[in-house]
Amino acid sequence: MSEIIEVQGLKKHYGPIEAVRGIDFSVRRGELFAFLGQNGAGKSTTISMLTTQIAPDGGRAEVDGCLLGRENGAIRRKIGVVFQESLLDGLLSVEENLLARAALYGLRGERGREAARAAMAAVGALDLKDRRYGRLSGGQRRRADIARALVHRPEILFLDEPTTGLDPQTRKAVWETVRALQREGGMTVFLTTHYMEEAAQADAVTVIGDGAVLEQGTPGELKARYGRDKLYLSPRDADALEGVLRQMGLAYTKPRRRYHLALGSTLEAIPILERCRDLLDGAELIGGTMDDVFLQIIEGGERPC
Ligand SMILES: Nc1ncnc2c1ncn2[C@@H]1O[C@H](COP(=O)(O)OP(=O)(O)OP(=O)(O)O)[C@@H](O)[C@H]1O
Repeated sequence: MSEIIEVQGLKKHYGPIEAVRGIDFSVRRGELFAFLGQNGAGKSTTISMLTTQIAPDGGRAEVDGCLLGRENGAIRRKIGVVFQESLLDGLLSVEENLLARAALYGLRGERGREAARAAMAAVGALDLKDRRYGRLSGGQRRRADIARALVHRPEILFLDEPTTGLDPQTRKAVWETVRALQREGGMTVFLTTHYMEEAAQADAVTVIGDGAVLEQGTPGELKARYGRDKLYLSPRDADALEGVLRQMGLAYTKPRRRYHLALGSTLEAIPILERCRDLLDGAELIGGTMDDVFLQIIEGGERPC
């Protein structure tokens, strides 16, 4: 896979606030790229720069071979953007909204109708064609928003928190639509999300904090670097168990009845369970999650197990 977005030293400040402090990262063609960070980390500012909404103060970025700042018109034709707030007209039908959008790209008449139809089909929203946008549910609106971004068949789809505010079932449906666009449609998807179970499905993750890149890698690499599996032990003989854990040099916490141990890998549980077998009523092994990984990266340290 070749690189479709390359960012070097990109910067932006708003008065005294350094929103983005010279970040470097790249996105490969066809991948699902998750751009993560706490509120205020600089994600939307970065997206606004890459999508040509605001000009950077420094650095360099190329989007599908086009240089940001010099070839912004070409970049805009290659990208589709779904913002946190919708841009569709609530009084128009979904199709009318998409036709207006298509016309901006010179797609009029039958070509415009075909572009609108293809975009609605791609997000499973053909049944919403004649519905007034302002009367749609949250999940239906999100589909229409994504369809708007797809009308001109972009190479890259930028999604700024596409599933925020949706109920779990609708969130799952919208998420599956995004996955299908990437997997089956071959589209590059650049995504910000606060849902770590979504980030865990990405091909690549970049985490930023306070305008700087904190970590980069695949979800698997980040889990290996930061993830901590957890072993919970329910004691049959608490005193004896504590004695063995101390003998083995294992740190633990005991928030309630169970002993909590942080493990570097799942396999580390085996000798512990073998040694403690007769002292236990039960045990539970929990794999590290992207939530843990994310918290460790942004907190910059160990989390208690
Ligand atoms: N137009 C603006 N004027 C002044 N400050 C701004 C502006 N836009 C963003 N900021 C500030 O820049 C910093 C980065 O904001 P940004 O919106 O890029 O963060 P974010 O990671 O997208 O946050 P969220 O997850 O809440 O959307 C914050 O401190 C924010 O208050």
